[in-house]
Amino acid sequence: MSTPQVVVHRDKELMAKAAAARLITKIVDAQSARGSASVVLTGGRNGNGLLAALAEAPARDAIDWSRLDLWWGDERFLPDGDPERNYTQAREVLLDSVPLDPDRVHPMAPSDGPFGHDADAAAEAYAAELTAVAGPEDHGAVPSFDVLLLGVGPDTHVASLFPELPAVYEQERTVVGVHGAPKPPPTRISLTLPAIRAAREVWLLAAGEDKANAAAIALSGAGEVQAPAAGARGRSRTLWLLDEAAATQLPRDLYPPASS
Ligand SMILES: O=C(O)[C@H](O)[C@@H](O)[C@H](O)[C@H](O)COP(=O)(O)O
Repeated sequence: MSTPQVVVHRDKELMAKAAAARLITKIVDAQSARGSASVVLTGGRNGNGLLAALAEAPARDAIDWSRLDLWWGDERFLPDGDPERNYTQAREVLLDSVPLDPDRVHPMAPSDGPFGHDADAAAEAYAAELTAVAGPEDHGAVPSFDVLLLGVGPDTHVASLFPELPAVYEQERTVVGVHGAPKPPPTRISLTLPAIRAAREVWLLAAGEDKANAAAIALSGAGEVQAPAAGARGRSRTLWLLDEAAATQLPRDLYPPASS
């Protein structure tokens, strides 16, 4: 697993724009090298902030949207079209404005979909979808995502893996149902840490002083059960993208002075 790299930006707006520019380059390079790219999206303010910045980015259409595979790291288990679903919010800020191939966009099932209210069955189906596209060169039952995006909760949760809850202990399955999540809604679907760690690169987004403690804990050697963000590592890169407010509690030796 790769050692976390930390980049600090002046504020959350610049962090979102810089992360969007970084993602464009990564996707373009992957498409040039392998003909397509795969990105795992995340929910929350920072995840959606990045997508909104991507929608406005001058170089946005350097991406061949028809050759981009989109997956989700987690989903709030709500009816299709619910404004609180990560998929709904991603569509509003970006996906409905770019010419994606709908067959390459893989939302997690809603609670009024083919699995009804059974989040565990919906999770199993998503795991099967991932396995179906994993190739011999991939690590286990998920494709080698080029970039897996994660927001970070103030309690250090990532995706819907919350400290000390059952899902963070999962070492076999790649996708699980989450029940009793402390962040509403209580029922969710989430990739597990083994699935997250199959990604080539994992980028963690944290802005605001309410994330300073979480970033410091996760980057100071805490265990992944107590601090799930600490276990979110990419095979070749783990990148923490912070704003200055979220970096205030980091040891100074962990990062260079914030970019302007
Ligand atoms: O479904 C969700 O809510 C997200 O997937 C969750 O993991 C989010 O990324 C973090 O809670 C950070 O959210 P903020 O960026 O809004 O603080």
